Formats: sequence, structure tokens, C-alpha cells
Amino acid sequence: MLARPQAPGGRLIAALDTPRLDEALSLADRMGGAPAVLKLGLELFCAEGPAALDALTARAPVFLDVKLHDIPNTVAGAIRALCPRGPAMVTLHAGGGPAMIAAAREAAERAGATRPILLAVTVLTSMDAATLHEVGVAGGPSQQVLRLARMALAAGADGLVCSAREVAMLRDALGEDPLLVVPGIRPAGSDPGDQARVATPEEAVAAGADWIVVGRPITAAADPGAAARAIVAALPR
Ligand SMILES: O=c1ccn([C@@H]2O[C@H](COP(=O)(O)O)[C@@H](O)[C@H]2O)c(=O)[nH]1
Repeated sequence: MLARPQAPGGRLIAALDTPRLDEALSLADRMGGAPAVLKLGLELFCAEGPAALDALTARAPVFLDVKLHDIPNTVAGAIRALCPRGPAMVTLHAGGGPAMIAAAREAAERAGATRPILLAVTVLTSMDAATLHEVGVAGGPSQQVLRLARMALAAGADGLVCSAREVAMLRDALGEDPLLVVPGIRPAGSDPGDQARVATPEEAVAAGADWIVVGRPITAAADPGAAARAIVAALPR
């Protein structure tokens, strides 16, 4: 299993959100080793399929962010299909519930010591309290993140995806054990786009994030390599 990062250089996950594998590989080349982990998300996975996973795992550990959310039997089958391809981390929606998460964990365990880290996505970083209300969730994001986090970890998730705004609260409530992976990261002055719960890379790591996920602030930069290196250089040690 991928080790928890100990130094700033290990904390950056770059999101390669493009529909083309050649572009994703070129981005990875331009960033060199600045991101320790490459994120393969829904856009590239839907466009290029498992070949994208194979090509990226040949270069670096891959965070496969496919946010599985289905009945337990189907999610277990998806995990069994993915494991031989060697993703370092795989996401599933905490909202799928404890039986789905437990089935995913059981399926992953069969891959042995090289099994992927299973991360439960709590409340998407694009959602604020008003959006949560629209989907029928009372209370703010923090309450819902904590409720889903406790359930997901008890069911077998290794860690959580949350926004930087919940990291300190989760560390207080749950301790140092759960891995916390944090998207919605925006270096000071950059465009939030569709993200609602944002923070800078430095704020996220200072609060206790293990990994930060950064997409457009790197991929849309004129020099993605320089953007990635600047983010790592600014992280607290
Ligand atoms: O709650 C979540 C879960 C996953 N993501 C993913 O992270 C990246 C963020 O990209 P940016 O361009 O830096 O906004 C993207 O691939 C999302 O699918 C998230 O943003 N929030």
C-alpha cells in the first residue's frame, strides 16, 4: 500500500483532467516528479478506459478517482476488476453506505499487500450548505462530513476525501489515523471555478491533510511544471 507522505514533495496529487491520454502523459512529463501521485478521474477514465490506468501506473502511483457508488455486489466486482491494474488509491462515495464500503474492502483485501487505499468521498468540495439543503441534507457540510466519515471508517475505508475546511475538525474527532485527501485547493488569488469549499495548499497541509489534489491551477497554467513545483515549495514541512 502507498505510504503516508512524510515530506512536502510527497503530498501533491495532480489531477489530469483531460479527455486525451496523450495530453495527460504530456502533462505528467512536463511536471516531472513534482506531483508524487497522478490523479486519473472520470473524464479521462470514461474517454480512454483502463488503458489510461495502465499507462499512468507505469509512471507514478495513481489515484483513481472514479467515485464508485452502486450496490455492494457491483462495487465489489469493480474493485476486483481494478486491483490487478495496480491503482494506489480508489475512491467510492461514502453515501453508498456501510455495506457497499465493507464489500469494497473485502474485495480489495484479496489483492493482498498491494491492495489500493480505499477513500470514501464525504461531501463534494463543489457543494456548500445551500446545495446540501437542496439534496435533502439538514445541517452544514461539517456535520455531514463527520457523520459520513465515522460511518465510512467503521465500515472499512482507509481514509476520506473532504475539503480543507473540515480537516482540523476531523483530526480532532478522529485522530491521526485516517488518511485525509483534500481537493478544492486553490493557491492564493486563483479562480475557484466550480469549487465551493476551497483553501490554499498551505492551509490544507497545516490543518492536517495528508495529500492535496490540484487540477486546473496546474493544468491550466502556462507552465504546469513550474506551477506544480511552486505549490510543493510553499508547503509547510
Ligand atoms: O470532493 C471532491 C472530490 C474530488 N474532486 C476532484 O478533484 C479534482 C479537483 O480539480 P480542480 O481543477 O483543482 O478543481 C477534480 O478532478 C475533481 O474531480 C473534487 O474536486 N472534489
